[in-house]
Amino acid sequence: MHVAVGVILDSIGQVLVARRAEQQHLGGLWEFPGGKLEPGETVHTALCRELKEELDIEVEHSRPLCRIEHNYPGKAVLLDVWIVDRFKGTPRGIEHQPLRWLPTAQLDPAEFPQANRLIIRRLQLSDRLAIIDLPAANINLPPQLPVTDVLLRLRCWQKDQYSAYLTAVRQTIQAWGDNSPGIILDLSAASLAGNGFVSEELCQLPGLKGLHVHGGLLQTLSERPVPEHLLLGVSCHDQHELELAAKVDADYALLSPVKATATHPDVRPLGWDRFQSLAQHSTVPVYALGGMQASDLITAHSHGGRGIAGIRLFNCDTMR
Ligand SMILES: Nc1nc2c([nH]c(=O)n2[C@H]2C[C@H](O)[C@@H](COP(=O)(O)OP(=O)(O)OP(=O)(O)O)O2)c(=O)[nH]1
Ligand SMILES: [Mg+2]
Repeated sequence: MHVAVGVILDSIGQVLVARRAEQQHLGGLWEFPGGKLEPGETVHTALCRELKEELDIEVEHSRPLCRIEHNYPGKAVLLDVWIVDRFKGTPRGIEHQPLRWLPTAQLDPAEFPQANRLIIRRLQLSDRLAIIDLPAANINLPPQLPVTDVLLRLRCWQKDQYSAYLTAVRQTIQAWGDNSPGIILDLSAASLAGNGFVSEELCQLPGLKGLHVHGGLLQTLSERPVPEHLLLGVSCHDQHELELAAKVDADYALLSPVKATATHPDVRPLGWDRFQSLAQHSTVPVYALGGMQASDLITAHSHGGRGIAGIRLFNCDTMR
């Protein structure tokens, strides 16, 4: 069954959700409005028709977000999910379905059909990812906060360093309190339990938004090693690594170096053209990393990137 699904955003980035009627398939769960394609329809035509029928709005601008194949017991669906960021009219529940506008951070996967988990994780990615490199010794996190997601990266791996890193992270998250940004942590071989999945203890860390895989660890993974409510990020430098990222169902990839950086003067940068061709062929959303400044966000978007990532971005005022 081929379904057109609309992620309808308002001007402050909230998303519209509707509750499915009890008698419907997956009744009682929340969904993004949409419905089945009729014979001969394109996804876009079906999307416009369904949103008119269910909500009485007219789509003015939309773009594809992702495609999901999912097998429910007795029913296989192909969801073609589109972002609708401009529309005419005020949505009303024409079929008496309850509606809500929610900030993306408040979308709870447990209240949606199983197939929606990937959509929700995609919506929870931010445009900018600030990287803070923690030195192996003297782990000391900055007290000031970026208003974005933060990858707390552990440099210079050493034996036994990982548990010290987690302890420092735990203390910092506690000190940051309610103002904590979305935290993404390095995943190490040490944090994978015997079954190849992340340990329960790590998953329970308060404020944890995702885990990130660096370097050689990616090659050793045979499946997605983190639970569905966490983002999985991967560091990539070429097409082969992006393909591995897709294989383990990563939610984002950092692709580097896009521009020349002081940290890796010996590595030849990819440049925006190469970045674009790699990003366009990747099913995993790609962030540009390497020499990024805040103003590069527009360039990243226009080259098929999901956003930008960087170390120096952290201190940039324009990120606030
Ligand atoms: N619209 C929508 N359908 C979803 C989502 N997630 C998900 O698994 N589905 C599944 C549920 C259904 O099996 C199928 C969509 O069918 P639907 O019931 O919305 O189709 P429709 O609007 O044409 O409904 P109807 O006229 O047959 O009642 O896709 C979602 O977020 N939105
Ligand atoms: Mg429907």
